[in-house]
Amino acid sequence: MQPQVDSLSVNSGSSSGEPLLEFDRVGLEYPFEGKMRRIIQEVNLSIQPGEFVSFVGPSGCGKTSILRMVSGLSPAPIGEIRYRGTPIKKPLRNTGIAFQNPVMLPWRNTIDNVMLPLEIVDSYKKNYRQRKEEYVRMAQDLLATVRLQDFQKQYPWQLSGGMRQRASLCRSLIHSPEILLLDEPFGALDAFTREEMWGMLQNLWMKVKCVGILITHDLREAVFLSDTVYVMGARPSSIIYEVKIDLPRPRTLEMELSDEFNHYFASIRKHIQHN
Ligand SMILES: Nc1ncnc2c1ncn2[C@@H]1O[C@H](COP(=O)(O)OP(=O)(O)OP(=O)(O)O)[C@@H](O)[C@H]1O
Repeated sequence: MQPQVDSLSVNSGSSSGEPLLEFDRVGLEYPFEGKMRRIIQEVNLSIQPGEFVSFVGPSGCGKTSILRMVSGLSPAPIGEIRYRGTPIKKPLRNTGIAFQNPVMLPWRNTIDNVMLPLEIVDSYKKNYRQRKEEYVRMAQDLLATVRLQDFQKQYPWQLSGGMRQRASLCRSLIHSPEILLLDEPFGALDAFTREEMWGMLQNLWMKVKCVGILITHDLREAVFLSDTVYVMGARPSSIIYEVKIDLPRPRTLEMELSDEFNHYFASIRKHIQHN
């Protein structure tokens, strides 16, 4: 099935050139009560370098599974997802991941938690000792972007849930990944903190200039952050609606009150189905 595309809008991201990711007839099924059950019927789309996209849709339609397939942790069993033209068959190296409940190492303070990937990712690890001062400055810069510059030495238990999530976003971006995977990262936060986080995530993403792929149930969050929002239908799902969000960046919370923003929200809301 071809998704309905909102043709009134123009993508603010670059839509020409080589895509970073291509979904080519991607399907998914899992065993269920002795038979295979189709979860995703077929998804076809491409994501440009630096684009921020969101997937929304009913519970169980396969949104988190999409992230797992892109990460390479569970490669697409039907069809393929290509990264720079090559099918993803094993875990991609240059990704950053943030989940709803950030896991920080309790024995490390905030800045040491943020710097953790630099001790693990090969290209940073090999120069860790020589370049440590530079790495510290990189971490401090990211922490300042999310207003945690005064909390570098605090331990995770000394931070609020929102602060831990901010630190975790910095950690997922410190190694300059090409792809940032976000699975309901703000799902556990209260509404005000959530909205504050949108702006901070936007600032981080604009700094790192990576592809962002967000899974969310919050349609306003999807509009605020995305260049493109994909709406998945009920199981077995496909993309039933796609909309380019043509709001200028950086976006502000005031924009949420605009007619344009509400038009996007309403057009997406109208297409949400139930499983
Ligand atoms: N490893 C698995 N084995 C069997 N079924 C699975 C497995 N992982 C996911 N599923 C099923 O696949 C479907 C899609 O799961 P997924 O977590 O991707 O959905 P989702 O859209 O992210 O849901 P939600 O919005 O509730 O988080 C669900 O019905 C789930 O039960």
